[in-house]
Amino acid sequence: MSLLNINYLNIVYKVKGKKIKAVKDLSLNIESEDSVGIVGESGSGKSTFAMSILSLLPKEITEITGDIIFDGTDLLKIDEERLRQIKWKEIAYVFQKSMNSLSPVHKIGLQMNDIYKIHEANATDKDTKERILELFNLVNLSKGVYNLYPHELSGGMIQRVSIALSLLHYPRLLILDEATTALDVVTQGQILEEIMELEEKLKLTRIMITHDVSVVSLTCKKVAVMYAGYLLESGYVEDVFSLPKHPYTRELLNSYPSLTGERNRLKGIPGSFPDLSVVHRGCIFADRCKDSMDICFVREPKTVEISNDWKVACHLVGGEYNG
Ligand SMILES: Nc1ncnc2c1ncn2[C@@H]1O[C@H](COP(=O)(O)OP(=O)(O)OP(=O)(O)O)[C@@H](O)[C@H]1O
Repeated sequence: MSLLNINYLNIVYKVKGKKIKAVKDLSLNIESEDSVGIVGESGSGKSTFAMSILSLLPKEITEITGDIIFDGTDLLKIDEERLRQIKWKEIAYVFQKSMNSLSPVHKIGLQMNDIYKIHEANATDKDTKERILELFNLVNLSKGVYNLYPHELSGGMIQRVSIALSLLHYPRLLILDEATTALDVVTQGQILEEIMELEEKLKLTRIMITHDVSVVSLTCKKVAVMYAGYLLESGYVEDVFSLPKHPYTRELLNSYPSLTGERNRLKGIPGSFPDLSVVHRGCIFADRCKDSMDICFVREPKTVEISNDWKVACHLVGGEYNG
């Protein structure tokens, strides 16, 4: 069942007289209980896309068109009050630095208690504490954390608290935006394992924003590859990562250490990232693409579904250039 359906999403930042096209004609369907990794280089629009789902972008400077349909409701067309009901309760967002939003001078438990009561005003202190401790248990935090201040926690504990916080109201959709990126590899691995277990238990749907393809490969069912605002390839991880169709996906995978432990030399992608405030013709990746043809510089490729949910926007796999 489709939980989140995004159609022709366009997001423009208007700054200093320029229009930065951060997301361009993005369409993506996320099924209930999917785990979808959104990958791409820095500046590809991953966070802009994810933040638009909960209207977290600065309104004064953003222009958004398209549909973001969550369980039948277009999130771009609802009022503040309806959005407030959906935040935390239906959709929760964990940032890399989520804890920055917590006060340094109050204990973790007390702050979580207050956040819980925003949506559950009638909950007793006892019930609320029980719920918080139950979540601590799920994310492998000891009960003692309830009485600690944020500065008394390690980076891993802080992200565990953030995840516990995001689950307070049993949301259906969890968005993790580089939520484990700053952690050491061991702690990151542990937290990702915990998240996957939680997902099973709580029937969660997860969107995972990351620049790390290995994190997607290890923890997600599906992947969406973004470049300069465009969704270039999406589908099941086992398809896209074993036989990538888009030259950019291939470059992205090549630029990471082999997931199977083979020692490949790390390579950057030649060429430079496009200026998103300039109008482009043709495929956005054409300048850097080893396989580009004349048509790529002239016409924007259509997105083609090549098999079960596997979609690619590239002239090499679409229309008359079917290869
Ligand atoms: N508040 C903002 N004002 C103006 N431009 C912005 C703003 N936020 C993002 N951008 C621009 O939008 C584009 C997409 O940025 P975004 O942060 O969404 O990419 P990203 O893929 O999440 O990158 P990163 O991994 O570095 O966070 C970039 O060109 C960025 O400079």
